[in-house]
Amino acid sequence: MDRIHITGGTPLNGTIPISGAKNAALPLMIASLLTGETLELINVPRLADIAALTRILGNHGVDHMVVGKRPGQTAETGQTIRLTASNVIDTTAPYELVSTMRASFWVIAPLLARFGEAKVSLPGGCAIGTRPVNLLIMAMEKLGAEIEIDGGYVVAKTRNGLRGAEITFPSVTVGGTHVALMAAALAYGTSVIDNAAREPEVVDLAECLIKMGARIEGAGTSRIVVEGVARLGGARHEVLPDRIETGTYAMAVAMTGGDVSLVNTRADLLSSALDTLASTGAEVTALPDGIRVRRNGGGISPADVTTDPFPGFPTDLQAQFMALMTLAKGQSRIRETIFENRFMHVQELARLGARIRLDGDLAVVEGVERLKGAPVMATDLRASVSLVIGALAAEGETQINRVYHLDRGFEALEAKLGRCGAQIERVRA
Ligand SMILES: CC(=O)N[C@H]1[C@@H](OP(=O)(O)OP(=O)(O)OC[C@H]2O[C@@H](n3ccc(=O)[nH]c3=O)[C@H](O)[C@@H]2O)O[C@H](CO)[C@@H](O)[C@@H]1O
Ligand SMILES: C=C(OP(=O)(O)O)C(=O)O
Repeated sequence: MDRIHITGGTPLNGTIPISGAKNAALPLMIASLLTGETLELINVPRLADIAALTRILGNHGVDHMVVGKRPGQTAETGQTIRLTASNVIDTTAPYELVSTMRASFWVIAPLLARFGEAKVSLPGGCAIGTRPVNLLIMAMEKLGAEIEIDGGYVVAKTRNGLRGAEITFPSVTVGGTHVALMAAALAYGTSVIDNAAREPEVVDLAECLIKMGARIEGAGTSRIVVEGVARLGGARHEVLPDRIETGTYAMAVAMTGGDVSLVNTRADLLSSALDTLASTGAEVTALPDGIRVRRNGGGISPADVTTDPFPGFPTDLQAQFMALMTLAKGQSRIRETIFENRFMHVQELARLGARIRLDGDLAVVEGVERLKGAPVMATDLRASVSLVIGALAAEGETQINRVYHLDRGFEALEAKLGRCGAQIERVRA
């Protein structure tokens, strides 16, 4: 298995182009199943999760074509793809394919809405909690689906098509909102999605669905109204920038020091995280096409955060922020409210010399003077990248194992950091 070697202690200086968002590209690709016409997606990141979903869609019979890069992007980043689901041959998504990635479960919604049936394996994904799909099933049942669990598969059917309904989520769910949106778009009549997720990726999906002919109002608020239509058509849509990748590199610069412009991104996608970062002493300024992050000298001030659905502090940046806080001058308290088991990075950061105490959903970080390189290994995507950030600031060499987690979500990580002066290399097994 590949490893990443990092020799830490060098400030980051330069420009990092931010890729299209994995968590927007995945539901957008899945939306291609809603129509027999071509959906062209621009700025799709080259990631293992995108490749995995391409295989799943291919298994359903979706035709996939890569047509080029976004102007200005390098050979290793961003691509334009065309997906055409004119010949769907199979409405089953098998365990071997779905178990590697959670978002793949969402194919159930367009398959059910367009073909009246779907059989999809219960999902896998990052090991950060139990991650049930009860709310996704509830949403489809409200729209009139008959659902049973059989042999590890969710089997969904409709007798006479889906019907508009009121769907009230008892707690915010991003995947639940994506599924409800896609299913309601082709349902007969009006649906109201209450306590909907307000994440930018939900807005991106809604905007693409609208281009495809869907009638949706209120995406980005907690109440979305969908007027079902009989059919959807093709569209061309650019994937929004990856706010988690943006925040990750912003935290890396805040930790190592230096001056980096993050381009092809938007500050408004992560205001809460950037405000927190500024409170730790980093200088964060908006650029016309991104964000500039600087820290030249001066210590890192501690800050407390609690993860929350958007617009709160994202759980997908919690591990990276914890890495930053390990070198803060004082104590910080980080509360994880979204996933019950998302502190797997704590024991690995400890190998680098971090002092972190866990108490239920709270991590108390006592900042230390310095971190020191060590062999580490992470069990999920964002935990892995928190180790990259820690390693960039640590003295000496860190070896990061299980790099496949990073490849799920960070496009051209070594190239992007390497160009800013990081001593980072991939050692191929
Ligand atoms: C591919 C993708 O976009 N993944 C993101 C998505 O995951 P995902 O869509 O899986 O996350 P959800 O927003 O659905 O999960 C939020 C919480 O609701 C719970 N829940 C969810 C569904 C359900 O049926 N029952 C239930 O109890 C989950 O266990 C979790 O505790 O949003 C998460 C929260 O911002 C992010 O961390 C993930 O990176
Ligand atoms: C948790 C994540 O992904 P997934 O929902 O696919 O596990 C993530 O992107 O941080």
